[in-house]
Amino acid sequence: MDIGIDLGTASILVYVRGKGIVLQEPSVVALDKDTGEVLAVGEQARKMIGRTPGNIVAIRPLRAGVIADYTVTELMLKHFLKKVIQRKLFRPRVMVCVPAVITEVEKRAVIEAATAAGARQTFLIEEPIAAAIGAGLDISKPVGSMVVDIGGGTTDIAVLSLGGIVCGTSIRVAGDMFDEAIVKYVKKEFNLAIGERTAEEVKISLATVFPDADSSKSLEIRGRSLISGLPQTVTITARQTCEALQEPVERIIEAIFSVLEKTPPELAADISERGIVMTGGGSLLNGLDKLIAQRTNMPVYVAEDAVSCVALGAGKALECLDMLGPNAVYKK
Ligand SMILES: Nc1ncnc2c1ncn2[C@@H]1O[C@H](COP(=O)(O)OP(=O)(O)OP(=O)(O)O)[C@@H](O)[C@H]1O
Repeated sequence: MDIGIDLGTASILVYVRGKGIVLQEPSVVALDKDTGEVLAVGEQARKMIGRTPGNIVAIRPLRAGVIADYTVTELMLKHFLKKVIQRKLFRPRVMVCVPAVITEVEKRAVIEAATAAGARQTFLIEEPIAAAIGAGLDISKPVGSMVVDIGGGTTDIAVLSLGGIVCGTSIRVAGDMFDEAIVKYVKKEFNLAIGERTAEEVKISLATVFPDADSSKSLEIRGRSLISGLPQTVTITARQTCEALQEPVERIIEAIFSVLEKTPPELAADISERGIVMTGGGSLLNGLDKLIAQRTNMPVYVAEDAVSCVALGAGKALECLDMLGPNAVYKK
């Protein structure tokens, strides 16, 4: 049994070889502040965010692409792994995809949590490598591929060849920042305060960053008027969301250019021919692929299973460990 885990800022996904994605839950843990006891994990804990009495806290232990609270991360990982492994005769090998910025102590905490939950062997893999494998790219050859993985907290951009990362960058601009940009825009434009969940809904069901014939579509949103303090409904159009999202989207495009500038010429030629592959939930933002293609003048593809790519790739990496470069995988 081989298991791949995407330990993400927004959600945690578990892939089991032969079964596919068996678990997808928000990375949230609810704790009793006084006793430290875990009260709920995942979806159940997410529902408690912003709605807990004084002694209960709902925590997102991974924030902005880093492990903000590694004790809670450890508890959460253990909880989900136990759920998947339960009563199995054979202890699995586990590959965990961790945030780009992670310390040695955190690496050990993740490995220990997986071992305590029943893993026979635990490995850690870098996000862009797992994303590329999950997207079906053959990164073992001396040919350049470019992956742009836009998650909740971070965007990881990397050029890969011969099973490793040749150059890349990680910026803290991704899905969460898109939501924040919509919150700010609505506040400025309509004097309306909306929550992050409403902003996310606007982003997923209406927003576009490449206006076309559909941009006159609109959506009614509810919030609290900053003038009267009372609930109020306003209508936002897709064209307005494009304006709202301009700043974070430009930062992602700038980061892509900065990596392309560092890319050795031979690999750059491969990428311009093979194109850029986008993965992660953030890559589903309407029009983002078209905008990046227009700006870079290169073909851009969104991976088939953009959201589950990383977990899938982490699991598959266990099948091709010998094809990965020396620094691609970390093992205690
Ligand atoms: N259809 C969609 N359109 C736009 N954004 C989307 C869509 N579906 C999901 N998202 C966004 O994708 C983000 C989550 O992506 P993903 O699950 O890949 O992140 P993660 O792996 O948990 O985060 P990270 O890689 O930063 O640790 C959220 O911000 C979510 O709002």
